[in-house]
Amino acid sequence: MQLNDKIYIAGHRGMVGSAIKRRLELLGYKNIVTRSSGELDLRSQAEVGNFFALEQPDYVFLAAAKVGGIHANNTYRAEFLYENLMIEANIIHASWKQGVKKLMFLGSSCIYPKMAPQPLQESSLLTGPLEPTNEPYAVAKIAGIKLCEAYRDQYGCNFISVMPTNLYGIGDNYHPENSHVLPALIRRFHEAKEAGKPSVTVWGTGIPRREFMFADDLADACVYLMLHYDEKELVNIGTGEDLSIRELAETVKEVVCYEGKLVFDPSKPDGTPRKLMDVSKLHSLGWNHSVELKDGLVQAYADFLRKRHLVIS
Ligand SMILES: NC(=O)C1=CN([C@@H]2O[C@H](COP(=O)(O)OP(=O)(O)OC[C@H]3O[C@@H](n4cnc5c(N)ncnc54)[C@H](OP(=O)(O)O)[C@@H]3O)[C@@H](O)[C@H]2O)C=CC1
Ligand SMILES: C[C@H]1O[C@H](OP(=O)(O)OP(=O)(O)OC[C@H]2O[C@@H](n3cnc4c(=O)[nH]c(N)nc43)[C@H](O)[C@@H]2O)[C@@H](O)[C@@H](O)C1=O
Repeated sequence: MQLNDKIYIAGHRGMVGSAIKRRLELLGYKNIVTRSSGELDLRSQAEVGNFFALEQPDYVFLAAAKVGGIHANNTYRAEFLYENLMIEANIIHASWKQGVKKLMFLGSSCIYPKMAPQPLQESSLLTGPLEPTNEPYAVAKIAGIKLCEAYRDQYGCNFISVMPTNLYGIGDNYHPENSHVLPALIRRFHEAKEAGKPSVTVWGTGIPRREFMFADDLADACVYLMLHYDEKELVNIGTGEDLSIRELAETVKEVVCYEGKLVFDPSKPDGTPRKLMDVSKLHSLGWNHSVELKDGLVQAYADFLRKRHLVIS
């Protein structure tokens, strides 16, 4: 990937896409193509086909998707399956048709079976039943992986798939119900502190374990793999470190300086008991994360404070 090559970032206004754009710009890439969902609806095969024929990008980062936390995944099951299938199929097919040199597809750790051995190895794909709350999203993401593999097998396309762990960072979604746990807790603790509330409710039992990666670290890994990895097999992207939701809540509470209590609501779903990535392949390829959770949380909270008039509606 040369500095003047044309690079299309699908989803450049999202948390991950914007981090990839920042990283590429920092490295000196000068020919980045973007479209918002208002300008180009990636669910439309015709619009995507016309866009690729017009722009003819050399490289594609596929970071556009319908994204959300456990509640959104479980509630908007049809949209999570349909929209993600359409977005991936349209972009991957158009990339083949227009001769894109290389494409990176972003999946998710939720593609692995609910009870797969921990840490999650790339070889666990399709070895057992999925977590029911995010099965539609996971099925769409698995279809994306299989599309990349099929276009590679049949047409020799250099399409690679990476599986990020749970992410957080600059430009996260702070919706009270539809967001992921980490931004949800930043907002809830902050609002409880402002309102002087004596307790904050955390969904589920607090027992599930999750791994969290700062989105700018993920972006660095994506650009690194775009430059250095050309194989068919997936690559997990994570830190290799996890903690319980209770421990996460205690850490967010400390960063936000909230002094009340935690209350758990077991009527809300826990989801997968544990999602810890095996990152030995990523490490063997020469990449390691650099932002630790506490430091990333401080940056994320600062970003929330800067933008809260925009994110809180
Ligand atoms: N966040 C996380 O914890 C994780 C995310 N991932 C994956 O990383 C990728 C990016 O996620 P993230 O940045 O968090 O998500 P965001 O919701 O922040 O961003 C998603 C982007 O996709 C774009 N998009 C959605 N639907 C359409 C559409 N129909 N047409 C055009 N653009 C569309 C949006 O564009 P616009 O802003 O213009 O509307 C938005 O900028 C996804 O593939 C996700 O599955 C993987 C693991 C964990
Ligand atoms: C990235 C990943 O994101 C989703 O899966 P998930 O890992 O379960 O993500 P989550 O962040 O929403 O929850 C993590 C844990 O945290 C608990 N939890 C506590 N309190 C809140 C809370 O206030 N909000 C949320 N969302 N969860 C909470 C919650 O009950 C659960 O035990 C997938 O659907 C899938 O889309 C996917 O790929």
